[in-house]
Amino acid sequence: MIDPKPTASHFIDGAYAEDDSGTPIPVIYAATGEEIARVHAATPALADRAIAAAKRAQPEWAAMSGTERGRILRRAADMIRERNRELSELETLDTGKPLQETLVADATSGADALEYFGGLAGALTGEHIQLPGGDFVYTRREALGVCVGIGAWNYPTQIACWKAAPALACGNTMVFKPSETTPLCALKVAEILKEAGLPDGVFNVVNGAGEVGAALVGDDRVAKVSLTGSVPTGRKVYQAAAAGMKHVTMELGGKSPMIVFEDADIENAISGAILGNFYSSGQICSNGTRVFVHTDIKEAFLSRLAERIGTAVMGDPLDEATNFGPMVSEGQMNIAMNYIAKGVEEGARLVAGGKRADRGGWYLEPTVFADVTDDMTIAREEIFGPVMCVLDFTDEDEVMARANATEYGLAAGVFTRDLARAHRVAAGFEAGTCYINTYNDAPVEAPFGGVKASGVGRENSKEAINHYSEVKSVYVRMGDVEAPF
Ligand SMILES: NC(=O)c1ccc[n+]([C@@H]2O[C@H](COP(=O)([O-])OP(=O)(O)OC[C@H]3O[C@@H](n4cnc5c(N)ncnc54)[C@H](O)[C@@H]3O)[C@@H](O)[C@H]2O)c1
Repeated sequence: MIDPKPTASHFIDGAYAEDDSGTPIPVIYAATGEEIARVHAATPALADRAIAAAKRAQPEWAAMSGTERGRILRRAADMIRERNRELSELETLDTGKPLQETLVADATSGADALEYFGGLAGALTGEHIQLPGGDFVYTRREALGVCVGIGAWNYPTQIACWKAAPALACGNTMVFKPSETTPLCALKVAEILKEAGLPDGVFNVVNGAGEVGAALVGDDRVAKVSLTGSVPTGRKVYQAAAAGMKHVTMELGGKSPMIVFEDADIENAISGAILGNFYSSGQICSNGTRVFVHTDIKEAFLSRLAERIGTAVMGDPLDEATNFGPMVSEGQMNIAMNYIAKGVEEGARLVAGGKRADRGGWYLEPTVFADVTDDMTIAREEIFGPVMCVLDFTDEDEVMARANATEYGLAAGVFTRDLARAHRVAAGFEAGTCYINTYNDAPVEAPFGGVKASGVGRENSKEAINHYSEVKSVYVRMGDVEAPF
């Protein structure tokens, strides 16, 4: 079993770094409420050192061939896979998510990103554009410089890798700040990248809360900020980045719709609803938390859903039989419990769960509300916990209008056997990441991200390259230059 205590609180310029004068940050294991490690927030001097190291290392890193950069990233991917169990245990201790999940969805997803962008690094090229008279323009795809990555607490290993891999593949360097709730995993990613041969200063990790993040975002040496977090934080970070005209990627919250038509395969639709509401105890940004079910199949859907929820195995997250774990923190559990109370108060019908589980740690039962209406608080606000809202509908046009009537636009899903309808509905969704007859798959090959208040830019896939590089065009004249005088 891995010892969760890190060597030190930060990883700067190729080595662990510590300054005990920073605010202490206890790491609480969500399954027991016990403190399992402690780090210190970065002092301004440490944050400055991290940016200085990234700034110094960037030109040399960008000057290496893409193939060489990619080789290091791919080596790190292999090392992550070899150490998957140890990294998954750490992710479980950091977040409380069941080992059954972390073994397949966290470090391995990070490795996928390093492997994919490592493979692309050598293939990044510009264009040649032929013009009249033999003139031509060529374009160079250039790195942005120092990028700041800021993470949420639900997928600490994955988020660090999803940001670092495309950034580094393009020749940027990065200072990454994990969420203060889960400060451990990104340090391991930094350690592995170093062991894989990454030059010092190319990937740095500084821990701390919002003020450390704000200091990084406001630094003039930073060219780009990529945030995974809530919409309110996104607004602040986007504004601060705009002041310095910095590039941004914003991966923010959602209240995504999932529409289940009367002709859907009900077992598959219920599987999608379970994955989209209860995986990671509901703490996933793209979750389909507004489940619109056609009235013809509503009662069948609800009774089978309740039956299947009854088979969930809630328990010690380190036991691989457990498939439903605690929430990340007491605070997050209380937020979800307040929403459950609001749901009851506003007249929704509780059909499963609704209570804190009778055990230590921050466990909340998988909860389902039926008869939810669009105006209820639980149907409008992101809960970020294991709370599913089931809403009724009868007509496609009506449900599409209701599905899109939200400031969010991260994800959306549809379950139907009618192919034409499936594609029509997917085209009509105001969302960046859509699913037909499935939910929440996020392969590295596919773009991931939101529209409207849910975000700006895309992670993963070739799209991410556009968000971590910029194009310079060079005009070449082959003849004389004509001037008016
Ligand atoms: N779209 C996605 O890919 C995605 C993925 C996971 C989580 N999320 C969203 O994240 C939220 C949950 O995560 P959270 O509670 O950690 O979010 P949060 O917004 O509270 O914090 C996110 C990060 O921002 C930092 N931060 C806070 N204030 C800051 C500031 N002023 N300047 C710079 N950094 C600052 C935090 O320290 C943390 O590291 C949910 O809304 C969820 O939907 C989105």
